[in-house]
Amino acid sequence: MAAAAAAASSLLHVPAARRASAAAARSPLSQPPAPTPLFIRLRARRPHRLPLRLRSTSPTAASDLTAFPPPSPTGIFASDPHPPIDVDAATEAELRENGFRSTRRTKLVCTVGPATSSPDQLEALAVGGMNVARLNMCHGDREWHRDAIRAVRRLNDEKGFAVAVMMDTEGSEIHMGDLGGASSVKAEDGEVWTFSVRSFELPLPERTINVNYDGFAEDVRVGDELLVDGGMARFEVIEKIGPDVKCRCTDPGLLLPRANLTFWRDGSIVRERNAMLPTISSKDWLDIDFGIAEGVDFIAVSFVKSAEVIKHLKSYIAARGRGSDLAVIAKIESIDSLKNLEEIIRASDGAMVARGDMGAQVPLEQVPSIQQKIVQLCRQLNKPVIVASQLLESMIEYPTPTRAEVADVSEAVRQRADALMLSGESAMGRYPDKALSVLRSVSLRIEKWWREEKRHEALELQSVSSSFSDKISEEICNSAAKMANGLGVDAVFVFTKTGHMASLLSRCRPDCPVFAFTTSTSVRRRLNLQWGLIPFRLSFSDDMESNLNRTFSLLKARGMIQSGDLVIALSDMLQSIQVMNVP
Ligand SMILES: Nc1ncnc2c1ncn2[C@@H]1O[C@H](COP(=O)(O)OP(=O)(O)O)[C@@H](O)[C@H]1O
Ligand SMILES: C=C(OP(=O)(O)O)C(=O)O
Ligand SMILES: [K+]
Ligand SMILES: [Mg+2]
Repeated sequence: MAAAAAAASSLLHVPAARRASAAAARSPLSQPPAPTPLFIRLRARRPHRLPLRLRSTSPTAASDLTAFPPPSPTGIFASDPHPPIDVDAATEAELRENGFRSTRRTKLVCTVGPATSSPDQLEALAVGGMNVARLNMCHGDREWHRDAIRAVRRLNDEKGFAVAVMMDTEGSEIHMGDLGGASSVKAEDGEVWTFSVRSFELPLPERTINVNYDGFAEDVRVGDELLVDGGMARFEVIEKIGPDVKCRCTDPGLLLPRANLTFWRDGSIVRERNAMLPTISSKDWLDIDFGIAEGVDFIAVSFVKSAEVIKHLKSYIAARGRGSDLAVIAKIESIDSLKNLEEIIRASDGAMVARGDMGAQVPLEQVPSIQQKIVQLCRQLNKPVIVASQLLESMIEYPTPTRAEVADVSEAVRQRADALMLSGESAMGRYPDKALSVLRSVSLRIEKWWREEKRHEALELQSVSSSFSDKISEEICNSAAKMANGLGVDAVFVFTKTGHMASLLSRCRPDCPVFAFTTSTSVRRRLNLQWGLIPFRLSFSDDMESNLNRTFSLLKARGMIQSGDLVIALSDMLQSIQVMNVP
């Protein structure tokens, strides 16, 4: 089946002798690179590009939400424990499927939950284009998460995927308990419910909800409004009896386990002592230790209020030796995070527009403009950004999205967010694979439309570099992206040890994909979150000519490029832009 082919494909091995002779025969350059610090070599210029030679799908197939087939990785060679080049099996299949100029640029994050935690279900998501698997520490215990993380790792090791793992902290906002095991309970209009900080024996007394925050009964007042999940159900506080708060249901709705609770007074959200709760709770610190030990790639911090907490977490991670390969993502979902937005994003390695809780804290009609602002700011500051929550909410239950949901996904793609995220759709929905395939096909279609119409908004990018050498890298990337668009090249190749040059290129959102070659598997997984990057693991030297020749022959052997393709090549090691036809 597809999985076996994927494994074979990702482990393709070109014998060393053949590699060497192929490289020698095709070597476009026998001179060592010029020693000047900055130069541009225009190697060959093709006057006009023909449409791509890899098999490409018809536009109608790509726009058909349900008919678009999952990529079927096609591999050939037997396994090798140390393959010379690694690329994610699903990414490679998508490159073949769409042709590489039209391959998907927007990355996809899937929350793994009960509907998707088995090895087969995870594999189906990976084949379907999941770039990052998210684990929400609000739910499930550590054993459960450990099994899920290890299953993703096994999938990567055995089947040639490069799915990154993101751990999302619970945070210390107020939420309900887990309803004594019930999957949901219905609150009807006028019913009186008890919200209590007491712990109860199971089964829970009728119409009783446990609340996780000890100060709850003291903080709320009679007359306050209590919103479950930002308004999925609504109550009015009518009486306080010690630790118990009696509330009358004013908007009936379904209560889900661990649903978020906010309380409102005179039309504003109440920030009392609950505002003093730490962003990272003691349980979160234990989860973070667990995530570090399990080797997760990203930690997403819920309800960030200030840059300090991000800096603190980053130094904690660095002290544990994971500073360079564990990225911290700030979830922007509270009023406090909006007040300190730029500072928070500067301190983080990326951000998430967490629209679920954000929509419970700011008026809903403000969420779209806040989303656009965060997406643009992240691009300015060169940080990857994820748009999250309710993108395809109806697909938790139905096999096809609403037209409004498709428009919402399109808007996030049009804004050129790095990544889109599924939550309940993939964690506990009935159609996780279909939801993922909708994200994939809508991304492809909208990206293509915007390229064809040349409608991308020109975003004037300000300098983000502090040192002079970083500034040179940044200018090189800006120029390379501009040249790539002007010359209509097929791809930009970047050889990058830390991934930084690759992200500077991604930031420019060029018309062609960026093939990012890096020596480390963890950098490769992290680049999976960034717009337009196709990360490869490859060991390379400081000699660009030999790197290029070797890369060309490996990719040609794999059928991923052809003689005559026009590429621009850059590297961390050499401050140059080379434009060349693949020999
Ligand atoms: N690890 C898990 N174990 C059990 N259920 C989960 C898990 N992860 C997610 N879910 C379910 O999927 C729903 C949607 O996920 P998500 O949006 O991440 O959480 P939340 O609803 O708490 O914001 C959750 O409400 C929960 O019902
Ligand atoms: C992504 C979000 O966070 P969580 O699902 O953890 O509440 C959100 O609130 O949109
Ligand atoms: K969370
Ligand atoms: Mg949230």
